Formats: sequence, structure tokens, C-alpha cells
Amino acid sequence: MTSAVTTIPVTGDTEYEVIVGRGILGRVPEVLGDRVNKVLIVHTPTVGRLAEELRASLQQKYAQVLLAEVPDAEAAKRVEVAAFCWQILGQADFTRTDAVIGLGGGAVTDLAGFVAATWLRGVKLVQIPTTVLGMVDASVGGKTGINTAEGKNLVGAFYAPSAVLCDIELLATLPKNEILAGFAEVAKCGFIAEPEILQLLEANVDRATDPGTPEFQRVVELAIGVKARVVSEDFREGGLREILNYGHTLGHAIEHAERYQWRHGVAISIGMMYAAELGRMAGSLSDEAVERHRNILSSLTLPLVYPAGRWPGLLAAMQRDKKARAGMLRFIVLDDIAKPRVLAGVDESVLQFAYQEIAN
Ligand SMILES: NC(=O)c1ccc[n+]([C@@H]2O[C@H](COP(=O)([O-])OP(=O)(O)OC[C@H]3O[C@@H](n4cnc5c(N)ncnc54)[C@H](O)[C@@H]3O)[C@@H](O)[C@H]2O)c1
Ligand SMILES: O=C(O)C(=O)C[C@@H](O)[C@H](O)[C@H](O)COP(=O)(O)O
Ligand SMILES: [Zn+2]
Repeated sequence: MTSAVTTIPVTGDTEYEVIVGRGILGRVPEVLGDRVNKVLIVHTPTVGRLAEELRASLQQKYAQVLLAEVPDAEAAKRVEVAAFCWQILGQADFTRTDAVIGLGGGAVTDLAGFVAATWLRGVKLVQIPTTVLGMVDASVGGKTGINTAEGKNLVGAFYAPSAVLCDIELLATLPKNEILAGFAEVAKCGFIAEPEILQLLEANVDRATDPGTPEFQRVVELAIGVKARVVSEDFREGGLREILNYGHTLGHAIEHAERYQWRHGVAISIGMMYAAELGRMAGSLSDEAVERHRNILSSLTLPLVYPAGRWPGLLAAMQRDKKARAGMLRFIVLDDIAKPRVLAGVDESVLQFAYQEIAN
């Protein structure tokens, strides 16, 4: 079992490392490099103390280290909040050799990434995720962005970080329900590509989801490995990368329907149950594999069902999904565990029929 520091490379269009370990924040200056002069740390109030500590440690080396405290969770992913960060960067005369650090959950790393991508058309970005979801998914792979009134992540840029530091000790303050919400994306990596993740969850879900155990570090590293391999092959989502959207077509529609008050992983859990049912009805996924989804997601105490009457609104929201082509919905489904593919052109009646299987 893993316990030391592990480095997972991301290659392809852009090359950087995802460093996973405990107590590794001392490596921030090393990953920022020598040319950086000023640093902006974007963070939420929930990690305010950590942001202050990081600022104090970096102040010895850099000319200016500023904090941008942004609203919590999805409220951070708004254009007004990006504008607030741009204002700080502008007033402090940040140049192309300066850097932005995203310190927080996936919402913050998405926002900070977007700010770094757009300021002067791109400044250095280091991601320091402080949630499980941020570590295994949001901070890796360079999808950055914000939401609009019409939908989730509709404005953004592909913009890779220079490094990602996943310090498991930072999860000490993260509530258990947030850890479990992040495990929706961990399980996703298991379903689409990495059966060992599923085996570890099935063997002992309590140990696998406890940040103090070696099993936890192992599943986190396996999930990061899946993401790193996929984005290394297809950074701009020309094909393969779409598999990372497993469960997201319906999941994003649920987040929109819930006005972004639900955690992403919670919505994605229902989305994966739906994708599994669709895979069974319109594809070739076995009953056992669908049951495996149900068992694993419920062992993580994640929801599996959504109200029946919401279908018309969800369908309308799904029409705006980024995977849709010429109005035709596309879903990621599985032919088997670790055998994902795109399913397109399915009759609306089949989509609704699959929804009935997860409706309560
Ligand atoms: N860019 C990508 O590839 C990608 C991938 C997956 C998800 N996402 C995005 O990530 C977001 C979800 O991320 P999330 O689940 O991390 O949610 P989040 O960022 O909203 O964080 C969840 C909660 O945990 C709090 N928190 C964060 N770190 C903490 C800590 N160490 N201790 C105590 N509290 C802490 C946050 O303040 C927030 O209240 C969504 O916007 C989703 O769209 C992006
Ligand atoms: O990295 C990807 O690619 C993903 O699809 C990962 C998803 O878990 C993530 O939620 C992503 O932000 C979704 O992107 P979107 O382009 O469908 O909004
Ligand atoms: Zn996701």
C-alpha cells in the first residue's frame, strides 16, 4: 500500500506533475519556479486559515503574496467573482511572470484556473486542491470555468496548471459528507477504467474513504492515474476524454435544477445510476454491473434516485450539454465495467424509460 510521496505525470499538449503525499505544501516554491515575482492565492473562507499560513510562508520569497477570498462552493463560479479576481490582479500589476494558486475545492480550482487562463491570456497556475473531488478530478486536466444562468461550466478554457499538489493532510478538516461526495468521481474512474478502485471500495468502504489509511491514498492515486492518462491522450476532449463525463449529462442537469445548491458528486451519483440503466436498456450492460453501481454508490451513502416529475426540465437542460451534437444528445455508457463508449441518437422514449428506473 502507498504512503510516501507519489508523482503522477500528465503529458501530451502540456506536461506537469500531480504530486500526492502528506505534508507537502513546503514544495510550493519549487513548483512555482524562480521567475515568479507575485502570487495571488484564490480561496474560500472555509480554508481561510490555511490560505493565511501559505501566504505567510511564501512572503519570505515573493515580492507580493495576495489573497482573494471568494464565496463558497458554486457561488465562486460566477463571472462577478472572476471579475473580482481580475480586479485584484490589475490593481497589483500582475504580469505574465506572476502566478495564481487555486486553494480549495473543485469550485475554487475551476475558478482560479479560469482566472489564470484569462489574465493577460495566461499566467502560471498551481492547483492545491483541498477536497477529495478537487484532488482526483477538478484540479487535474486543465478544464477551467464558471457557470452561467443557462447551465453548468458553460464558459471556460482548457488551461493546464504547472503543477498540482495533493496534500492529504489538508483533508483533516473536510466533513465526511464532502469526502463521500468526492468519492462519486473516484467511483466514476473505477466504473469507466479502473476495476481495482471498485474492489477497494467493496473490500472496506470505511478504510478506503478514511484519509488516514493507506487504502485511501491508493484509491486517490488510482483515480488521479485514470484522469491523468485520459487527459494526456486527449487534452481538448476530441474523443477519449468524453468518458470522464460518465454520469454528467443527467448530473449537470440535476445541478442546474437544484440551482447549484447540491454538491457536484451527489448529482453525479444519480447521473451514473441513470447512465447505468441506459447502458442496460440501450446497450449491453449486465444486470450485475448495474447492481454493482447501486451497491457501491449506496455504500458511499450517495443518492441513487430523483423525483419522477422532474423529467421534462431535466431533458431541456440536457439539450445544452456540451457533448450534444446538432441537438442530438450523447451519453457515456458502459458495455461492461471499464468498457465505456458514446451512445448517441437514442429515442427520447428510451431516455425517459431509463429515467423511470431511477425516479422516485
Ligand atoms: N475541472 C474539472 O475537470 C472538474 C472535475 C470535477 C468537478 N469539477 C467541479 O468541481 C466542483 C465541485 O468540487 P467540490 O466537490 O470540491 O466542491 P466545493 O469546491 O464546493 O467544495 C465543497 C465544500 O468543501 C469546503 N472545503 C473545501 N476544502 C475544505 C477543507 N479542507 N476543509 C473544510 N472544508 C473544505 C468548501 O468550502 C465547500 O463548502 C464543481 O463545480 C464541479 O463542476 C471540475
Ligand atoms: O475532465 C473532464 O473532462 C471531465 O469531464 C471531468 C468531470 O468530472 C468534470 O465535472 C468536468 O468539469 C465536466 O466538464 P464539462 O465540460 O462536462 O462541463
Ligand atoms: Zn465531474
